[in-house]
Amino acid sequence: MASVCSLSPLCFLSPYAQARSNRPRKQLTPKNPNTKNLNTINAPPLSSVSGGQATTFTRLPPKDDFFIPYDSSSEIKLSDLVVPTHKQKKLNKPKIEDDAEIDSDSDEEDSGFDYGKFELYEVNSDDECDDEEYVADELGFENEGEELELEEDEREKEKGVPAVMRCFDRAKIYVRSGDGGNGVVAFRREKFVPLGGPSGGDGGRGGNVYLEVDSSMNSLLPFRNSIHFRAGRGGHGQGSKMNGAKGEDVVVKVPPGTVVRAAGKDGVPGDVLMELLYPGDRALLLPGGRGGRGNASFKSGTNKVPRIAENGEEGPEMWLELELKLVADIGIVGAPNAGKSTFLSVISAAQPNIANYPFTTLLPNLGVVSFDYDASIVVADLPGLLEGAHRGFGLGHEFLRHTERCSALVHIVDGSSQQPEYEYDAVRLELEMFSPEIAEKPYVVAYNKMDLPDAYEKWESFQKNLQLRGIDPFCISAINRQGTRELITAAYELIRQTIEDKKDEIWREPAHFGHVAEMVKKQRTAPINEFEISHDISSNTWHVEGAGLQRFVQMTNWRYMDSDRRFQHVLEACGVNKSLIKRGVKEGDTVIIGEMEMVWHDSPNNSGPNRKISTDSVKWADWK
Ligand SMILES: Nc1nc2c(ncn2[C@@H]2O[C@H](COP(=O)(O)OP(=O)(O)OP(=O)(O)O)[C@@H](O)[C@H]2O)c(=O)[nH]1
Ligand SMILES: [Mg+2]
Repeated sequence: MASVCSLSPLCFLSPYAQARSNRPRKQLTPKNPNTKNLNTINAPPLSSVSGGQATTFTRLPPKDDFFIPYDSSSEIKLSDLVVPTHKQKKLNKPKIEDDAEIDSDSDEEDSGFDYGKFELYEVNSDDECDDEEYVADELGFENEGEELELEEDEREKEKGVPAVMRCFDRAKIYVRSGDGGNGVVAFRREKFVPLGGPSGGDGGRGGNVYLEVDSSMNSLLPFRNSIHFRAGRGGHGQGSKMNGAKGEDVVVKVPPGTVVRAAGKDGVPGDVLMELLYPGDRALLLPGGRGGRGNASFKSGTNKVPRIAENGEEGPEMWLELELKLVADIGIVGAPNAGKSTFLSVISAAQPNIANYPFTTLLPNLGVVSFDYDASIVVADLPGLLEGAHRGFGLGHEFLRHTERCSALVHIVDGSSQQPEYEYDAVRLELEMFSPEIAEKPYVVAYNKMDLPDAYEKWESFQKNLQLRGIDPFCISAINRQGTRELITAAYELIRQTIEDKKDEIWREPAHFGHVAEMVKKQRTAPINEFEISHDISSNTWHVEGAGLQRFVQMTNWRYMDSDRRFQHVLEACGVNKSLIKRGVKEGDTVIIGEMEMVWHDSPNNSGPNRKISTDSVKWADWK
């Protein structure tokens, strides 16, 4: 009895792969004229994914435009700082008296701010359709249907988040390694060299797909514009035993801290394939297909004139989901406009945007801080946190998960705000609500803007308040660089041991990224005699499935004479014919192996087991 064992399908078979497997099959003996239709089935379009449109987005208006007068009787909420939207502004307009309206208009002109471009920041937009379309477009989903299946709360989260931020730390890309080049049939013909023999060269190997960490990148934004990465195909073999050239490799550059997943389905995230954390990390993801052998490679003692050559092996493909989690040692958190970016700019060479209004920072900034004693740490400045951030309100939530890898936090409090203690508590609460793990990280508190009289006056009460809770806050003036050195040194002290441990870890255990490529190679070497047969009684169709067999079918080049003979021989040798007969295959039944559809014929000369799969309809090349 033929060996029958279950084979696991390629775990990363993508929709595109499925589309390819639906291609019209080679039909050797059409059962009836109608079966020709099989050849005219159009494969679905390779992909409907577009890289997304570039989006114009502008800064928020100066803080003065939406300044809320301080009412000492009521508590101030951080969320009060939420910027009025274009629509809200419009709605408010009729209530404003004429003079005021003229003033506000002129303010708008003066500030040069175009509120028309500001719609992206709307949190409660009614314009659902636009938003959905926009999200589908920018996220680069394969089709809109897939995006529309997003959970309702997912959609809520996406609202009001500019596209540039949505794409900053997540991307979906398609990678495909190169197909191998085809081998050729050629014979040496040379004066004075009679019977030169076969000289067809092998095809070249397809290009590989690599993933590599590029330390100069700090976001996944480049994947907004290009999401398809295909390695080059191997060159075809040529006469005179010339082998084809190797296909060009493709190196996909990702920022440090990128988590790579196989693309998920139906909202279920795929498996994590690897984490590329440090500059220099490089992974061979998909090895290129093997080149097909030319007829020179088939020469043997019994067949000195082989008229056979193989197709190149198809390169594997997959969709990947990339997620960026910054690799920073210290994360700077705080309310909007607290001076986080200013602090980063004075302790490192980073030059983040700094301005006197909330949400100047829309994407995290990284800076490297060097200490005298030959040590350096990476510090991340995150967008400001608002009350309700843990529910996705504001911008900071999008980036809070970047603090997961930080060893410590620096919490900056705006001393000039109306209630610094309240601001401090609200941000702490947000951190706790978002993730208890983040809240448990060691942190230092810095009371900023001490140079301002407002802040200076409130410092003592703030300090006392925190000291009562066992926290000793620092006071700094980031803009004047006062107290900043002490602050970052204190933060460094918190994590010194962790950093040193981490360095040792990297030194001891070089990461191993080759497992995906190994899995691909393992599937390629699947034995040809491991297959599974299923029977569809209604259509009298037999499906023979096995990775080794399918690969063999794909690499068989039917243009050459000896291919059919070899194919039949392999089917006999690996037990396919025997198994089919045992299962009761009948004259005229359809047999499908890989992409090949055939018709079973009982041989007229022999009865019993001497049957074969006919390939009568193949048109052979004319050989002289
Ligand atoms: N007077 C004074 N102003 C400061 C100080 N630090 C920052 N600022 C000002 O505060 C404003 C906000 O500073 P940013 O560094 O952009 O604040 P941020 O916390 O990064 O703000 P977002 O990125 O919007 O969350 C800017 O106008 C700074 O010049 C300080 O120590 N003293
Ligand atoms: Mg900032």
